[in-house]
Amino acid sequence: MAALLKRSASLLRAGALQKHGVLTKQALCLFSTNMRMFTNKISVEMDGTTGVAVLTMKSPPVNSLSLDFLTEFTISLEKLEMDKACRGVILTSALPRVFSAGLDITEMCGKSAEHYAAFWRAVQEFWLKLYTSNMVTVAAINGSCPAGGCLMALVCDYRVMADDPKFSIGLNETKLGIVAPFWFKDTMTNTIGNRETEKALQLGYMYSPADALKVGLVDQLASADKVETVASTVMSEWLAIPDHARHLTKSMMRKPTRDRLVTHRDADITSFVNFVTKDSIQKSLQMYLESLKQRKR
Ligand SMILES: CC/C=C\C/C=C\C/C=C\CCC/C=C/C(=O)SCCNC(=O)CCNC(=O)[C@H](O)C(C)(C)COP(=O)(O)OP(=O)(O)OC[C@H]1O[C@@H](n2cnc3c(N)ncnc32)[C@H](O)[C@@H]1OP(=O)(O)O
Repeated sequence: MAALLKRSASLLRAGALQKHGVLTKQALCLFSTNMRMFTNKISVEMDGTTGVAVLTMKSPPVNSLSLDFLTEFTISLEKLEMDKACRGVILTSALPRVFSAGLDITEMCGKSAEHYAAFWRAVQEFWLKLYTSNMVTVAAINGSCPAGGCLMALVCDYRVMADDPKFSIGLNETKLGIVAPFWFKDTMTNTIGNRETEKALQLGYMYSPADALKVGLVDQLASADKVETVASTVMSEWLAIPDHARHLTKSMMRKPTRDRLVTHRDADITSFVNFVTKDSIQKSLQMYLESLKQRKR
């Protein structure tokens, strides 16, 4: 600690950590310590020197986004958001081969309407918090990433994906007999454009890493063992920009999409509940879950 304070003091004297006579957030980071947070499904490690947190999903077998997972994720993100020392977060997975399998299908099967409404509100909250985060968000996609997993990556500021043809990424909802809601669609359109999204969504297309790079669904590929290192390098480039200017720009870009969901939030929940409670949709989801289980046999 003494060494850290000494280093900060000498940097301050040299003016390296001041802008217009005001301490930068970077300077304040030097005074903060490393921080670790663990929940059942998520671990967060914050490096007080760089101001970068790594949020690792660790919910076997596939990091599916259950109600519990979404709640833990959103709380962890809120804590980082409130920590003035934290300027960026890298999302990654502790599981081999899977980043996230998307929404937990068991949350959408055989439950009450009240449960579906609570689940969908949690999905919306998760999207809103991540989409509007003040922090720089980088997805280090070290495995497959269908549907809600892809959505999570898409709301980040930058995506680095493992260059392994066994992995794939996309919004595959139609393949389950369900429909990506308008804000999933908006998020994808904002990233890869209208025509590519129209094809991708109708076909429930899962892109290989190389194809995902080609259409701009991910920003960069890296060998599987380097994904997090590359994500850290990208993060430092983004953190070289003054926070307030970067963040105001991000808000300006994202506000219309965010506002659309906020305005229609309750209607969107009603629409989800009406949709998912249909017998035909329940049947499709049950069959899909069963097919996942059968694949192993
Ligand atoms: C006009 C509009 C009108 C209305 C619209 C209104 C509202 C919209 C309505 C609905 C919108 C819903 C949006 C949904 C979004 C989603 O995210 S749905 C989830 C989609 N996810 C998937 O399709 C992924 C399926 N999984 C896989 O492909 C693979 O599991 C994997 C590639 C991720 C990993 O492969 P493996 O490592 O080989 O693992 P296994 O396949 O053996 O799986 C292990 C284990 O996990 C279970 N599982 C897998 N995925 C899920 C999941 N998403 N949810 C729950 N459980 C999952 C799988 O069954 C295995 O279970 P066991 O056999 O071990 O019991």
